[in-house]
Amino acid sequence: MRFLTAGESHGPQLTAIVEGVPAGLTLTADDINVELKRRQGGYGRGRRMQIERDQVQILSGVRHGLTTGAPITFVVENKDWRNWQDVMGAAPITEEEAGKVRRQVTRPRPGHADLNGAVKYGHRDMRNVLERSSARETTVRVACGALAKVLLRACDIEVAGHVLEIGGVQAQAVHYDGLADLQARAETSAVRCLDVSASAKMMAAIDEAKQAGDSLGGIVETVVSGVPIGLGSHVHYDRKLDGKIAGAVMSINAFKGVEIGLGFAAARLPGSEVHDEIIWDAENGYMRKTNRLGGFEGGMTTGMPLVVRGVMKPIPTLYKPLQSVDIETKAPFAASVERSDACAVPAASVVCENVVAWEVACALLDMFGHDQLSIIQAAVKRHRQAAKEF
Ligand SMILES: Cc1cc2nc3c(=O)[nH]c(=O)nc-3n(C[C@H](O)[C@H](O)[C@H](O)COP(=O)(O)O)c2cc1C
Ligand SMILES: C=C(O[C@@H]1CC(C(=O)O)=C[C@@H](OP(=O)(O)O)[C@H]1O)C(=O)O
Repeated sequence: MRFLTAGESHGPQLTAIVEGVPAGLTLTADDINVELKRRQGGYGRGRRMQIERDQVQILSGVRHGLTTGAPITFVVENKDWRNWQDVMGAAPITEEEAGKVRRQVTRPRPGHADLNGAVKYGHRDMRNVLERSSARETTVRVACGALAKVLLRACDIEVAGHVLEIGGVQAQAVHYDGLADLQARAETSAVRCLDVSASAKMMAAIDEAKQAGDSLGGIVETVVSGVPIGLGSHVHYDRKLDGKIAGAVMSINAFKGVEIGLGFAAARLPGSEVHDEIIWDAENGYMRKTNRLGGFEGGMTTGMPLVVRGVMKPIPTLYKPLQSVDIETKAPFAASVERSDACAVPAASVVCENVVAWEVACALLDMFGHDQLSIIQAAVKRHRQAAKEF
């Protein structure tokens, strides 16, 4: 499968076209909307999220609730568009009209794509950069991930996520019984954290940062269970699934690091405390005593749950202004802000789940076929049995 997204943060809509989805998958707008709603939520979001009510329109590739195998088009409207129509219109305008409507952005915001994108594409108005670099785009990336989740679920693979850390407040490890339990518990917390006492501290930290005109980042974790052995491949670098997942997570706006399993902690441990010993029994087939490597060896899945963590930097737009330079006058200025999220880590944990789901679903189809869901499901079932007896 592959997809392209298009659309600006304050334009009329975001669009994704997904190609290569197998035929015969039951897919409704509700399946997508559940994830869109989760992405909009979370403690620390700003005023924009009070304007938007993200709902998908499925405009192609699905008939009577079933995918046809044709490209699927997802559209999510920007409700805020009505406030930006004059600024964001596509039709040519005269210089005089431009003078009236254009809120030209000449002051690059530190931590954003503004200055680099302007220099690269030659834009004196950095709105041409910021509109597309905005994390608003993750709306339709999540729509694609939601589709991937439906496909994975049809093959008994589940994806869930939660928040491990915000602004230095770390969650204690909490036991959960499977991914449904993990997800249910995360949903009861406004910061999507399983540790109730850490949740409260995280919210307090967000309030404090907001009060101080500052912002916070954190760490999110995505877990995938029911993964068959052998998704991805060791034979070529660009087929290694851990590499693809790392790239997908790093591509989420504001993500600055990715870990799989022990991740960076592996650097400080001896091999005997990093590798996962192999066991076998007739009921479960090959298993590992531990899952320190987060479900990957050789770029392929081991059959153990995938454990992927991502680090999000603090939101760059601050009410406490950072210094920058006006590109017209070259004079220094302190950036002013109209609105911004103070912390989007809980929302980003949903984005992380969905981009991981997408990569796993693509690897699943690469291994088991792309055309008809029932054929893929049968192939997955056969493979699970064969791997057990191998
Ligand atoms: C869900 C989500 C919401 C975000 N909201 C904001 C925001 O309100 N204000 C802001 O300055 N950055 C926000 N960001 C981060 C910026 O989009 C990001 O830092 C910027 O595009 C620069 O990209 P980079 O940090 O990956 O280099 C958000 C990111 C995500 C994932
Ligand atoms: C719109 C979304 O997030 C936006 C991401 C974002 C940024 O710079 O990335 C900046 C803010 O946009 P605005 O300047 O319009 O308030 C966020 O609200 C969203 O997540 O749907």
